[in-house]
Amino acid sequence: MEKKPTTLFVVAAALTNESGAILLQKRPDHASMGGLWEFPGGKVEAGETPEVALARELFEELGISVNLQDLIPETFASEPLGERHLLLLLYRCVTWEGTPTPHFASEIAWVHPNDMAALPMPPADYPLVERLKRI
Ligand SMILES: Nc1nc2c([nH]c(=O)n2[C@@H]2O[C@H](COP(=O)(O)OP(=O)(O)OP(=O)(O)O)[C@@H](O)[C@H]2O)c(=O)[nH]1
Repeated sequence: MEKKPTTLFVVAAALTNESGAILLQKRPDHASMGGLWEFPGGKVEAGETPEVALARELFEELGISVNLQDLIPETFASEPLGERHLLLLLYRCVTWEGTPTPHFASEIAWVHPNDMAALPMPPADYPLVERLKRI
């Protein structure tokens, strides 16, 4: 019988500063996909809208507060991820309260989309970066 993958709903943010650089965080070495650079975010939990999930993740991961209306849909990725299928919604955000501080990531960095090719990222992120470069 054909296998039917479960879709994993993930939301992530392209937090963008005045220079057009975007915040990336490095996954801890012991985590799945350890050492890869990614957009902050995570899985949408039951009972959450994508925007509520992203605001929660940004507070948990970076200690920043965002208003839901400041999360602007930008692009998405739809890719196989192991036995599952990843649907990653990427939002643009230029306004937040607080200074991003890594609570789980081993490092954070502000990176221009043109410079992201030099960093190892999860496979689903490369098409996202290509689109960010064109915007
Ligand atoms: N936040 C984030 N996750 C990404 C990106 N690209 C990508 O493939 N993912 C994948 O989407 C999933 C995000 O969920 P997560 O960050 O809560 O996953 P996790 O494994 O760290 O948490 P867990 O302990 O709940 O399993 C992971 O499988 C992660 O590898 C990205 O740019 N940002």
